[in-house]
Amino acid sequence: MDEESVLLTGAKGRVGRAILDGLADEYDWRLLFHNPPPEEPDHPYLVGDVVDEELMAEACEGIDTIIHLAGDPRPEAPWDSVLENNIHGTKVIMQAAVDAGVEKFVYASSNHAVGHYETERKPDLYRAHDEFRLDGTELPRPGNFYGVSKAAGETLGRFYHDEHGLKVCCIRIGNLTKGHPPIDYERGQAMWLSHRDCAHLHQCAIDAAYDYEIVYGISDNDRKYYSLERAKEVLGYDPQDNSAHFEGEERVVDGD
Ligand SMILES: NC(=O)C1=CN([C@@H]2O[C@H](COP(=O)(O)OP(=O)(O)OC[C@H]3O[C@@H](n4cnc5c(N)ncnc54)[C@H](O)[C@@H]3O)[C@@H](O)[C@H]2O)C=CC1
Ligand SMILES: O=C1O[C@H](COP(=O)(O)O)[C@@H](O)[C@H](O)[C@H]1O
Repeated sequence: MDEESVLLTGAKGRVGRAILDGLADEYDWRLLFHNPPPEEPDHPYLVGDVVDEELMAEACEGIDTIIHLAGDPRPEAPWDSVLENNIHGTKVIMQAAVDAGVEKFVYASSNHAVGHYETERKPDLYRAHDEFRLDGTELPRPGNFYGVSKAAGETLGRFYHDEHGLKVCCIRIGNLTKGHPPIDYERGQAMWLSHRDCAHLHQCAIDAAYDYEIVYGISDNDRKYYSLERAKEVLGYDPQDNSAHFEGEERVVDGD
């Protein structure tokens, strides 16, 4: 059987590198970079913007699954930027996916799509004793325009699934850092996603069968306010890391 072909947008970013570090040999990758890469990549690639309809048509040709990471990831990003890069960009690539007959679409959503569930519960919900959990069935409550754009991407996914049959998995990613959870940041520790769990979760989303899903993307942290049940049940996610294992350590976090 042919290897699964996977288009990865935002391939040069933090999440993209975590995925490729873990899964470089697992799939037939095609990468999308916003700007020309400084070194020749190990996989075929295109350069350009996700809002470019012609380029997205070319990028999606012959692809089985798309992991869509490209966008403005800044929680403080202004409306104009998230409208263009995140909302319009996601619409353009989802339409191109449907036109090209792509089967699955894995969408990088965010904790910021549900940020305001924290407002009346913090800081207790960041602590291990607290049993409050979001499970992906709740309505979005974005805490900023960036979160609004991520919720909009989830809704676009719902539309392209219901209207066109695209299989969509939205992963509300927590806080990805390399090697070590954020230090002195309870919220970041509660939603830490290690690099290896990030790669594994995306592998699950490429391989599993589903229709439309919203799951949380964090490691199996003692501190948590996101349920991992849906990711485990539907995708077979089996996280290996836990921010509690680093408590008391004084190691320096890799900025990535
Ligand atoms: N890093 C994290 O902890 C989290 C990330 N996410 C989401 O994951 C995705 C990736 O985030 P990171 O890797 O952290 O960000 P990043 O900024 O490191 O990578 C994003 C990449 O997308 C590219 N890009 C931006 N706009 C583009 C456009 N219009 N067309 C083509 N490429 C474009 C950028 O050049 C960059 O290489 C984003 O959608 C972000 O919202 C969500 C939650 C947490
Ligand atoms: O969606 C995202 O969330 C993470 C974590 O948010 P923060 O407000 O706790 O820093 C953020 O680091 C990342 O840039 C963003 O895309």
